[in-house]
Amino acid sequence: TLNTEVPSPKIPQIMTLDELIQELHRIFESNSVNVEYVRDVMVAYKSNPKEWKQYAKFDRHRYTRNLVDEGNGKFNLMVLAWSEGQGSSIHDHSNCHCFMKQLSGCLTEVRYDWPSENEQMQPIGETDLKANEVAYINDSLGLHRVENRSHTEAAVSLHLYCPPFDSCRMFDQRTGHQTVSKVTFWSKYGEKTPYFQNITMTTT
Ligand SMILES: O=C(O)CCSS
Ligand SMILES: [Fe+2]
Repeated sequence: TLNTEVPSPKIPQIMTLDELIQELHRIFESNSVNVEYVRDVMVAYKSNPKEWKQYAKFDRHRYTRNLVDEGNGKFNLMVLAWSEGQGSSIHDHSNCHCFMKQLSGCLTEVRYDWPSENEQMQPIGETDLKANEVAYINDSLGLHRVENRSHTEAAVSLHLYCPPFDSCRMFDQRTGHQTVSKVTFWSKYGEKTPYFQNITMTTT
């Protein structure tokens, strides 16, 4: 469980992506993890494109999810690549914690409350993520969609999900209707995943 009892040791200042991953592995060795400390560590990593560009694969049709590290099964760390105008649907986070860090470009996060049946979903707030900032969400805080509204600049973000999940709920903004959909990886550890692994399951 992630809670605040665990003391926050001093944050390492200069960190490479590999050092961030090592620190996350260390943090998640224990069963109780301090959400604020995880967020501070994610903020402390200063984005260096040389370290993550191998994961930032862009697809004409939709944003891509690229697995960086499986966190000993405790978390998934992934790089998401958003071409201009690409965005996610409104979705939840399967009772997991979600940390999203802006590595390059600018993403807008639009938040929504959980809808009641057959109701148009209204945004309850939106935030532009600036370089190196980290947004945090979990289902008790609501739902969100994330989009790259720029017409001129692609965006790249670093996502930490703990525990890892392979499906989530997606919501139709007009009706509040939800479907469960598997989430897939466009690449893993810098290698494109074979096509057959990318056939997303039909929504149930
Ligand atoms: O993991 C996803 O595809 C949602 C990105 S916004 S947290
Ligand atoms: Fe999300």
